[in-house]
Amino acid sequence: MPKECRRKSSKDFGLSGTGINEGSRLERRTAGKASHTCDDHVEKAAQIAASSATGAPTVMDAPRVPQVTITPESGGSSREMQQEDWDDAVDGALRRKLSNSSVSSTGSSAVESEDDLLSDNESKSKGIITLEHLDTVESKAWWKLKTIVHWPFSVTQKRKLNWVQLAGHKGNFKAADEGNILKKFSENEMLCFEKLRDDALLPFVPGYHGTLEKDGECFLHMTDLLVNFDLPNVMDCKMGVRTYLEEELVRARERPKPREDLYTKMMEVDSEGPTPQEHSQRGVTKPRYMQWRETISSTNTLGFRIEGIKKCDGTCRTDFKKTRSKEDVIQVFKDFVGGNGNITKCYLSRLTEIQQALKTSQFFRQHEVIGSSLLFIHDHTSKAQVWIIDFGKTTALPEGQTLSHDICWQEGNREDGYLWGLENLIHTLESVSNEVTAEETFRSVATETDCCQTIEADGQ
Ligand SMILES: Nc1ncnc2c1ncn2[C@@H]1O[C@H](COP(=O)(O)OP(=O)(O)OP(=O)(O)O)[C@@H](O)[C@H]1O
Ligand SMILES: O=P(O)(O)O[C@@H]1[C@H](O)[C@H](O)[C@@H](OP(=O)(O)O)[C@H](OP(=O)(O)O)[C@H]1O
Repeated sequence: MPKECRRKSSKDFGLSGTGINEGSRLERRTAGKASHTCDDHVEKAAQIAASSATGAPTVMDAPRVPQVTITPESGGSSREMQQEDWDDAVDGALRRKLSNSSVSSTGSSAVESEDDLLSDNESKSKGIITLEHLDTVESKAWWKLKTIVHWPFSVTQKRKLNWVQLAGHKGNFKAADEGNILKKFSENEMLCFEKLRDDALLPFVPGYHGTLEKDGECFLHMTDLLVNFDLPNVMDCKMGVRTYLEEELVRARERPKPREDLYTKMMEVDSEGPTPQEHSQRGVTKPRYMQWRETISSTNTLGFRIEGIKKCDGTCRTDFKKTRSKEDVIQVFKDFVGGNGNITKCYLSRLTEIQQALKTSQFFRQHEVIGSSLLFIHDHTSKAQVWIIDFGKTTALPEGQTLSHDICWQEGNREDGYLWGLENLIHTLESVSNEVTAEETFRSVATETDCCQTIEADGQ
């Protein structure tokens, strides 16, 4: 089963009346048994916002965990929306007509453990993909929408958008109206975006335009960060020293579920990776695989790792699993910026801004940030930006608890090493900048020398 099947969607969201504070285990067990739609999610987010405004606790009492999702592998079929599918706008927000397609039959699987939900290699996205881009029919109405809307597009207006997805799994993204994309709904991520609305990190995360339902499937509607670039170069760096939640570790200990797909992925990289026991069972548990990934890459040693790169010439690489040493990472970055000192400096200054914002961010203090990436984008105009993306596994801490993000992780302290990783990332780019500047200086001196020699030669 592909990874997108682990994301909780409107189709299988087993929300009970007590809402967000309930344990994930219960949510998993009830997954798919109730008919909940985007409205429910949005309502919950509104409750959080309201409780925040009244000073009531805004974060969950218990640690939040990755959510389980059962969705169709295809990501849901689309149909042409009719005007009558729309409900009237009330106070600027649209009420959604209850759809008969809000619950998927695939959403009714009884899910006991995250490790039951296997993904496979084929489901992993590997770069440039074509998203269906749909222009709005009712663009005016569209822009008024703040929270939940019906799909306001006509199939007849389809056009293709070449887009790059450097990490994650196939089918997680769809094109939306111009300049925006849709990402499969996850509760964690929605809650994060809602909380980020009032946070110091807001300028560094993609614009979030609420949830959107299409054919009973729920999506997060956000800005496409690539839109203002001309043939962008893109790099995804996964941040932190740990890429799995403590909860996943506990669960794997309680109910170890060796996964053959992870064993196969491990074997593809290193046939000596699996232990004799893992070889004999032809299976590896998720945390064990994730820890192994962290060890062979720079996650453990530098607090970040390169996941993928797409260059403006159309080439795309996601084979960085063993890119581990500082020197190798510097080399990859240098190649990514094409030896361009200006772009490197732009990236450095943006990273420093992000670092400052993280240090003042209340959201950051109160969340364990796992699996989030920094997305680097630049083009030939020397425009260069860095964005914080992917909050699918970013989890609120219990009320009153905070993290420092730059101390060692020990099971139980939930530290993620994000700031330490960022510090190392900044050092990496500083090294790139120094090397690039030295090379530029060398080149200009060499050119001057050449000129002098030419002049001397001419003068003779
Ligand atoms: N707002 C955005 N604008 C442009 N590209 C994006 C945006 N969000 C994500 N991407 C692209 O999609 C890729 C995957 O994004 P993201 O990490 O959010 O997905 P995911 O499925 O949650 O990944 P994972 O499974 O690793 O957690 C990124 O590497 C990037 O290439
Ligand atoms: O990069 P790789 O080597 O392909 O390994 C995947 C990667 O670590 C993803 O981050 C992880 O998803 P999450 O971060 O969402 O846990 C996924 O788990 P999955 O197979 O359970 O989807 C792994 O298989």
